Amino acid sequence: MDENLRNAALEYHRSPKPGKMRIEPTKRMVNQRDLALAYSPGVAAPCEEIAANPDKADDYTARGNLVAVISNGTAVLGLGAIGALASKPVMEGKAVLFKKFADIDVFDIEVDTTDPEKFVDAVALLEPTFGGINLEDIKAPECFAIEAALRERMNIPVFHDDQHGTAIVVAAAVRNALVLQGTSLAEAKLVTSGAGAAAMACVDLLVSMGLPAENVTLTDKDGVIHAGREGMLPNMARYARKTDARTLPEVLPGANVFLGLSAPGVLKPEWLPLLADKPLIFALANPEPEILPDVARSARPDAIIATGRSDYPNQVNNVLCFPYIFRGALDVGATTINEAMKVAAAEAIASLARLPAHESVAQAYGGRKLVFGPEYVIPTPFDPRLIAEIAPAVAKAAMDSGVARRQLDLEAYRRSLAQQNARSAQLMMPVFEAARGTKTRIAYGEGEDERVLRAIQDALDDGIVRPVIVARRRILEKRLPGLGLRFQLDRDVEVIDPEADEAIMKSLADAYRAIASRKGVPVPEIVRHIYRRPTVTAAMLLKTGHVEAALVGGNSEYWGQVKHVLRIIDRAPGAQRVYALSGLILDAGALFLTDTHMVSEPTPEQIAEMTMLASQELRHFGLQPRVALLSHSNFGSSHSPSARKMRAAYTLLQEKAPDLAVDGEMHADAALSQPVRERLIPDSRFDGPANLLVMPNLDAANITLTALGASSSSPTVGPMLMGLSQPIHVLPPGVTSRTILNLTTIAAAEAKHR
Ligand SMILES: NC(=O)C1=CN([C@@H]2O[C@H](COP(=O)(O)OP(=O)(O)OC[C@H]3O[C@@H](n4cnc5c(N)ncnc54)[C@H](OP(=O)(O)O)[C@@H]3O)[C@@H](O)[C@H]2O)C=CC1
Ligand SMILES: CC(=O)C(=O)O
Ligand SMILES: [Mg+2]
Repeated sequence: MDENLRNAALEYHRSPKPGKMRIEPTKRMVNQRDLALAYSPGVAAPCEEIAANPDKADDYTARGNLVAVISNGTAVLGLGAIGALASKPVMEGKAVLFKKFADIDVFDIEVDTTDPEKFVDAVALLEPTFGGINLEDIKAPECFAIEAALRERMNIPVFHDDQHGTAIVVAAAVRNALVLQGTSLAEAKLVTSGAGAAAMACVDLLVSMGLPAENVTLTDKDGVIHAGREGMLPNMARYARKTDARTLPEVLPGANVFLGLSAPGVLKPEWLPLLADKPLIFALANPEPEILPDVARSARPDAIIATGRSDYPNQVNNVLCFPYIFRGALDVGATTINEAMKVAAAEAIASLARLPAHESVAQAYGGRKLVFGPEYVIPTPFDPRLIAEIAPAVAKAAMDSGVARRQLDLEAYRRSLAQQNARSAQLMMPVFEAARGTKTRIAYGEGEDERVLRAIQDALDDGIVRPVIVARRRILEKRLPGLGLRFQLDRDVEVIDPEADEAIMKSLADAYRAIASRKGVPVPEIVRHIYRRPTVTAAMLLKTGHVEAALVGGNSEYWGQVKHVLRIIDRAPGAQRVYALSGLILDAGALFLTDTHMVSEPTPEQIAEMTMLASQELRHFGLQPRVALLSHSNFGSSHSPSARKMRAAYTLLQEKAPDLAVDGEMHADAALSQPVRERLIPDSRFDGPANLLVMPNLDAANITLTALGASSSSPTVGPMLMGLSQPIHVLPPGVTSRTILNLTTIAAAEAKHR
């Protein structure tokens, strides 16, 4: 590790608070009643229920979602036996990964003993606390006996991650890489460096999947594991070769797969020519691999190379497995993790790598093109689809093999996991349900944009859209193959090519001329607009009824695109202006703001109008609007013009929407905190925090949106245009594929509602 990374890692762990995690309550604890419920006397009620029926622990405690990551510090990564205390950063790290990738809560537990029996006793006694046990970084051979004893004694899943998590991921990657290299598992020859916890489990799983045991040669610190070697464990004896070879280079000739799960630098570049054609070089020791990828690549350009690290392609690491295998196991209340569940996980991981990579993954990996091939044999850890692919496969295997205490509707389960993996998805769920299967015809102005194309693939998968893209075919033909998307042009996606589709372009131009010539667009500009401004083309496709909704912009300045839209698409009947609503998904929940993009100094009437339109949008998200009219003034404390404006809007809203839970004018803290609000007025018109903040002007709304977005890195929804007669939205520059998918879904739901 270079000095910069080392210093950065130390700083990361030290500040702002030491370590990587903390515990947070999930229940309110602000007054005497909360205390009486959470603790004595109320807490006696769930205690008595659980005493009468132990299964109730899943209903009344966090146990069902709580896993122990437990180590004795005897084989910490490739750092060796550095002890229980020094292993704590790794165990905290695993805890964070469980939480981040699968929302599983973890206590990390470091047990200070190298005595397997004491260790087993300590862990077995913890069964009442946990829904599952993840054993970590315990060295071979003790790990085998420890795991076996705990599986025997405990009635919850016990899983030694370094053995089985690693084996599952390695099996998936080896299988995919062999396909690419044109070798089958049945004919592959594999040599290991390492015959410890990870290596033995990998070899056993690959053999159970079709690798002949006689094609495996194990090596460890003492060289080749050969027939007759002293001190061999029974699980190694199965692979002990009758051979005179004693060192790693002696057994490398003709090997298709090198599998390193041992120590840094043990594979020398000068040995690499010994390997078979098109080999797999999996150097998986952490943090330093058996050989560095660049070195291996120079010696063997025909190899597929993998490491355990995130800074090289093909990260083969058990993080791809443990969060999700536990998610599936916990959700069906599995009593164990069995072979069927492991094979199901391996197959799900292998299949996912063959699908086109998710756009958010491409972003996390610096825009690298991730298409199934030698540099992408396995999904990346930031792939948000992992949870929805692996956990249901594991849950199904548990149910089919009879170890599940609960049966799940697997399709509904898969959908709920897919939706949980993006926080915005939870908010989007009702809109998504409204749009799914509608196959709405939506025009996309920027049809050559990679983010648009990826969003279209996702929307097609859920039957949301029949897309019509404005794009030049010659560009698409160059760009699409590199993206690995599954849709086909003309079959799944209609293309309007301004350079080639003369008939439709001419009819759009004629229709546009009739509109634009009366809206101040100089005649010479009209033809240029329709052919050169994809926003105009897409808006005209909507105007002329070729599509039911449109999304435009995304690559240029927002208001420039809005100007084109407003020229073409009429306001809704009776609407005074067009407004924008934007949502943020904060930890505390969804928060919407208006008007974030359109009217700089709205009048009281316009504020009332935007409030009613925005409230209607919130209802489409399944939310009951709780609306705060914001100001520098609190309920009459100031008489400045802007405070009076918000008070006037409040009065209008009481007349026009008497049932709307709206209050104001008030400060933002009063809007977001009921106790603060109650100190100011006893009879607020809504309870809890507001979920719609109506701002006195554009500056306030837009600044609040961008400040909150930047400081919380919250996903955003919108901006959604309100007050138009047809569904059309303008994408801001920098928009992500996820936001385009969300706006696609919103536009499809709007088209259905009209
Ligand atoms: N990428 C991933 O997801 C994972 C990677 N790993 C990595 O694999 C390695 C082993 O972990 P694990 O199996 O848990 O540990 P173990 O202690 O159980 O096994 C280590 C194995 O490596 C062998 N070994 C150690 N040094 C050398 C050497 N210089 N030359 C050849 N063999 C050697 C040991 O041989 P002996 O018994 O003779 O000492 C033993 O067989 C670690 O680097 C770890 O980080 C582990 C799990 C997951
Ligand atoms: C990844 C992991 O678990 C290890 O290297 O030990
Ligand atoms: Mg480990």
